[in-house]
Amino acid sequence: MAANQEREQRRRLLDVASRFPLPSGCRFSYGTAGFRADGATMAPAVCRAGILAALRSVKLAGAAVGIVITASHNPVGDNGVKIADPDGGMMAQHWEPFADALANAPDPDALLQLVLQFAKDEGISLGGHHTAQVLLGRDTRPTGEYLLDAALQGINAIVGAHAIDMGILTTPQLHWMVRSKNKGIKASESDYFTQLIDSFSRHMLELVPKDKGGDELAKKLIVDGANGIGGVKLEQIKAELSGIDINVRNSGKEGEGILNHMCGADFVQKERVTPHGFSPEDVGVRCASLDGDADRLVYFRMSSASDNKVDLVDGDKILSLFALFIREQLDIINNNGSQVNKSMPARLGIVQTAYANGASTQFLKNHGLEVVFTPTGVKYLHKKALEYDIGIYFEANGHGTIVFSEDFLSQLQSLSNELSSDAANGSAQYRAAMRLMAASQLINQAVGDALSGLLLVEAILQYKGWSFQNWCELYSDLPSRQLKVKVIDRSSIVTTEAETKVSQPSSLQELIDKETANCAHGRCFVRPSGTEDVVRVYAEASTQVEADSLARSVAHHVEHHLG
Ligand SMILES: CC(=O)N[C@H]1[C@@H](OP(=O)(O)O)O[C@H](CO)[C@@H](O)[C@@H]1O
Ligand SMILES: [Mg+2]
Repeated sequence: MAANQEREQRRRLLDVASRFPLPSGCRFSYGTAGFRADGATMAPAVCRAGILAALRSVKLAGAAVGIVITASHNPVGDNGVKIADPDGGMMAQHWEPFADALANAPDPDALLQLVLQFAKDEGISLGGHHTAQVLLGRDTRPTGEYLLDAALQGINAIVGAHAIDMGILTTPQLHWMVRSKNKGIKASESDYFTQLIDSFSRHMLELVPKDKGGDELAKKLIVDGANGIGGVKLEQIKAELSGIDINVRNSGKEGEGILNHMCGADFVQKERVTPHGFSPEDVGVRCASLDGDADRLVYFRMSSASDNKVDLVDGDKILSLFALFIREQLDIINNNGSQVNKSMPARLGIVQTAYANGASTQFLKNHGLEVVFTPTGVKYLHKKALEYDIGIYFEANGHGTIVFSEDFLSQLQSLSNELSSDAANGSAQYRAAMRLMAASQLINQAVGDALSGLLLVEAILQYKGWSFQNWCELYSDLPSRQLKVKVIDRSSIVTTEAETKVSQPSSLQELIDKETANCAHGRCFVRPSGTEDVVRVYAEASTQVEADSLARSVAHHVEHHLG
């Protein structure tokens, strides 16, 4: 690079680093979901994430990269930052060590040296005639705007980088925008809404058989917006969603409540009780709950007016509904026996983690589906799902989506073109192909998206003519228990086989095996959390008493071994 450009690049980096000194004692780690901490302490990490995102875009020849400022389901005082790669997925994992080093660089000089060295190692030419673009989004947290400014300053510290503030968004909207922009398709918020509304109302619902679709109650849905951005966005589009009557609670409006406090998908899934803002009048109505940045979705129903317990439909059951629907459409296309003898072999893969309830895995396998496991964290699940023609993944907590390969979608497109142009138009085979096309447009293929996931659930329930009860009864969850154990150093536990076995200390696994063997349908594993300073224990058994006791005994062994 020319000497003056090089000087300018160095000056900008030193400048920005001195504007955002790292408070002493701060240590950031780019965990499962980027950097997270108390929002008021996040500016240095967010500024550095800005530098990181701009470097990532330079490295990828100027492709758009995303920054989301959010702490998801965590308390309103927290905030965080994560980076989306050009395909809309999470930042490539091999950049995470650099992300950590950059966030923790102790002073401006160390930061400059780190960037220069990394740029050299990665072959990134700085200060030259490159361009970089970074799209930014943030949730409704009060520290969002202040952190946005820190991110902008970080991006602008890289010569040639261009930042575009997309405003207050759900996390999946920003991922969708990054993906769309790089595909050369329209990527604004109104394009996102149009895609959702059209693929739901015009395409999916049109393909519901005439004798299905349900009555007025079946169309009624109450959504707990966690007082976050998901409720705000849903309010904006709900009037345009025909065939469904949505009532938003905890909508994020001034005075309605605090973000994620006693509400939202994480609260409902963990506590299994009604969120704030619901009353006995809601008993029996189908309800959904989003998390604070609207990338998680669970469903529930208040079981009775006398207590606040709920019947929960978690990510595993949403996954099961999606899997049955997709399988059914593929079967119609391939076994239809229609006069148009077309078939479309497709590899359908279901991806879960060890936290998936064993009953869901059994259910999916009983339906002949291929189920595979990855470690916890959507970056692993998403990557695995991409190996299939159609990959469906969900974490039990409600984060998940469906991904379709380009090749499969183009075959599907040609099949529907062929079928539409002859006597088969209107055939079951044609309609099944069109349903898959509509699903691929409705679902956010960049990342789990509570809004698009919710609309796909609603469309499938109408298609099947199913009530919440029918859906709940697909299978019964095995009783389970999750515990957290505080230990001195959680990293001393090393796991293998998608985190289901402890390889170190090996004596711990022997003890887990022994305890598990004492339980009917017992299953138990432990792993260090990627987001909290704890070891998580998960146990499942045929009764709640046994699951509780298995979890307790194993937690005791963990404490004893690692104290
Ligand atoms: C048991 C559990 O729910 N773990 C969560 C949690 O990860 P841990 O590594 O378990 O702390 O946060 C992740 C990020 O939100 C999410 O992907 C994951 O599912
Ligand atoms: Mg979230």
